[in-house]
Amino acid sequence: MSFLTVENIHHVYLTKESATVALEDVHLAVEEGEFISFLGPSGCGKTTLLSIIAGLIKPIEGVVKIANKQITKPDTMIGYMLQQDYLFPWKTIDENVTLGLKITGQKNAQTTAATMQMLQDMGLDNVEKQYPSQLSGGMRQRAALVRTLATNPKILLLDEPFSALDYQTKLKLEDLVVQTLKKYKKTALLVTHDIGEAIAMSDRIFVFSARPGKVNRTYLVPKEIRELSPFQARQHPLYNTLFQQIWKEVDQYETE
Ligand SMILES: Nc1ncnc2c1ncn2[C@@H]1O[C@H](COP(=O)(O)OP(=O)(O)OP(=O)(O)O)[C@@H](O)[C@H]1O
Repeated sequence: MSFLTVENIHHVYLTKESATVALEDVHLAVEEGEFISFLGPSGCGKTTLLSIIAGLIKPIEGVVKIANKQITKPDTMIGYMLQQDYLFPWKTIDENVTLGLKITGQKNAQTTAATMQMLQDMGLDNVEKQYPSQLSGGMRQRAALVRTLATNPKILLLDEPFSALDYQTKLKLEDLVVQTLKKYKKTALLVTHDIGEAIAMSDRIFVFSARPGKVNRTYLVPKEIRELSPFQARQHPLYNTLFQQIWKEVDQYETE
């Protein structure tokens, strides 16, 4: 049995005026410790699927299981990180990153020390008493990552967490995220529009067809690329070959 299984997911958004079929017959399986990216045309249902896996949306049909447990509501096994950092502006960085521990009743000397160690690993120990407005966008996203990891989730759901950052900050953060998730042996699902980012960070890439979305094709990122950091991966010749293949496929859906 895989660590995460998504079986036969169908989802329709109903409004007074319309019914939008967002996902149809989605199946996937992810192993523990894998880094998976979701790529696909705008509106194909990637965020909807992530929200269903997070237990935030109940699908019309289908089942999500993580570590053999059916997900029907948010669960401490799952960490969610979005494009916006959602740090509380009136709390300092150390208060922000330990907030989840407090809310879930896990805050003690040991978990606080582990979280402070993560802040240090991310180069944020010198700003722990500062407020989010005093930090750059990249620093705020690093703090959001620490906050997400602090409660020790088994799986991280990352919805375009780098898309608002400038190119250089984004590449540095990609490296840091991959290193950190490997260190803590986390499973991760990343929604992105950036094919390069998906290749450079992932073990496998699921490409979705246009709405109603379903996983149309899975690409295994070659070992030669996976052994490199996301920054170095972009220099490898196999990176370009895979980029061209995926580009053609995604482009075909974008223009349909
Ligand atoms: N709350 C909602 N009510 C009605 N329709 C919705 C709602 N949320 C999403 N949709 C529709 O469902 C479809 C899938 O949306 P979703 O945001 O999951 O796609 P996406 O692949 O993540 O898009 P993008 O890449 O542009 O972020 C879209 O057509 C969207 O307009």
